[in-house]
Amino acid sequence: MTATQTVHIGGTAPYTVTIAPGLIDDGAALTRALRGRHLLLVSDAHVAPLYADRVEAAARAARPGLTTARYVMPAGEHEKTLARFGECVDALATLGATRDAAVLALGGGVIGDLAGFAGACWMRGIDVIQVPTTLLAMVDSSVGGKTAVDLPSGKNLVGAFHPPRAVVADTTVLRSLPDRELRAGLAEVVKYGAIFDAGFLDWLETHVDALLARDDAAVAEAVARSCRYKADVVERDPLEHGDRALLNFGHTFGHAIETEQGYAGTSGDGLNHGEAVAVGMVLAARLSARLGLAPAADAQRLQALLQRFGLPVEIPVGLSPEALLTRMRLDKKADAQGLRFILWDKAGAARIVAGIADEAVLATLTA
Ligand SMILES: NC(=O)c1ccc[n+]([C@@H]2O[C@H](COP(=O)([O-])OP(=O)(O)OC[C@H]3O[C@@H](n4cnc5c(N)ncnc54)[C@H](O)[C@@H]3O)[C@@H](O)[C@H]2O)c1
Ligand SMILES: O=C(O)C(=O)C[C@@H](O)[C@H](O)[C@H](O)COP(=O)(O)O
Ligand SMILES: [Zn+2]
Repeated sequence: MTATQTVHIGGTAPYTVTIAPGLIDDGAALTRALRGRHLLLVSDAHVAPLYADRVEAAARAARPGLTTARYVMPAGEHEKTLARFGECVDALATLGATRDAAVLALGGGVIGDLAGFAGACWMRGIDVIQVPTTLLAMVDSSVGGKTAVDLPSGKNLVGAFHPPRAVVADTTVLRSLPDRELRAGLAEVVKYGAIFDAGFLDWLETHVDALLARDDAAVAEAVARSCRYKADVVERDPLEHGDRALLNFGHTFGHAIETEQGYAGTSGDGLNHGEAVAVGMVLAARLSARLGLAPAADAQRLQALLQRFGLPVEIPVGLSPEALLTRMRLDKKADAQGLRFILWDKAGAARIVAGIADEAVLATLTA
C-alpha cells in the first residue's frame, strides 16, 4: 500500500495536490474544494466510460443535493479546440452553473487544459478541480494553472492562468493507461531532472524498469517529486515572468513539431505532446552543445535516458526545418527581440537564452 502524499502550492491562490491510490472513489477528497451546488464533470470518450460513473457517484454521496452534469468530448490533441471549448461552456449554461459552481476535469492534459480554460472563462472564473488520469497530467498539466486550447497556427495560443482549487491524483487509474501514454508522461518527468536536478536524473536512470513496469512505489515517487519541482517554481513565478519558463525546456521545438503535424499525435500519425517534448529536449541539449554552453556528453546522456523510456529523440521524417522555425515564431516566450530558448549549462541547470541566430537553430534541426 502506497501512502498518501501531498504537495502544497502556495501563493495568493493556494491549493493542494493529493496523490494516493483510490482517490476517485473518495467523495470527500473530490469535493473538499466545492463551494456551491453545481458540478460539471468534463472528460473524454476514453476516460469517461472507465471512471466517470465512479467519480460522479462518490461526489454525489459526499454532497447530497449536488446537481451534476457531464461534458464528454472525443479524445485527442486535435480536439483541444475553441469549438470544443464552446461546447463545454454551453454545458455550463445548460447546467445553470452559478459563480460558486465547479468544473471537475477528469482526464489527461487535453481535458485538464480545456476544462480549466472553461472554468477560467465561465462568469469570468469559477473553481476547477483537476482529477488527472494520465501520468503526464499528474506530473505536470494538472498543476500550475496554465489552461488553454490550440489553434491551427499554434499550441495553447488561447488560454489563461487559472489555478485549480484542488488536484486529486489517483495513481490506480494509471493501470488502464496505454503504454505509449505512460512513456509520454515520463518525458515530462525527465524534464524536471534536466532543468533542475541532475540527482533526479540519476534516480530515474536507476528506476527505468520499475517505472515502465508501473511499480506503485516508483510511480508515486516520480509523481510526488515532479509535483514538488513544479510547485516550487510555480509558487515563485505563477505568471511566467521569469524562472517558470524553464518548464518550457524542449517545448519551443516540441510545440513546433506538434503544430506542424496538425496535432496528429493521438491518432498515431504524429508525435503526442510528451513525445514531441522528448525530441525537443534533445534538440535543446544539442543546441546548447553547438553554442558551446554545455557538454555534448550531457545531451547524449539525456538522449540515452529518453530512449530507455522508449521515447523518440529525432525529428520525424518529412518535417522541414524552415517550416518548424516559422512555427517557433509564435512561441509564447518570443518577444519583439525574437525567439528565446530554454537551454542548459549542464544536466540539471537550465536557463533562458535570447539572441540565438536562426542559423544555429536550423543547423540543429538539420543535423
Ligand atoms: N497546462 C499545463 O501546464 C500542461 C503541461 C503539460 C502538458 N499540457 C498539455 O497536456 C496535453 C497532453 O496531455 P496528455 O498527455 O495527458 O494527453 P491526453 O489528454 O490526450 O491523454 C492521452 C490519451 O490517454 C487517454 N487516457 C487518459 N487517461 C487514461 C486512463 N487512465 N486510462 C486509459 N486511457 C486514458 C486519453 O483519452 C487520450 O487518448 C497537451 O495538450 C499539452 O499541451 C499542459
Ligand atoms: O507549466 C508550465 O509553465 C509549462 O510550461 C509546462 C509545460 O509542460 C506545458 O506543456 C505547458 O502547457 C506549455 O506552456 P506554453 O506556455 O508553452 O503553452
Ligand atoms: Zn509540456
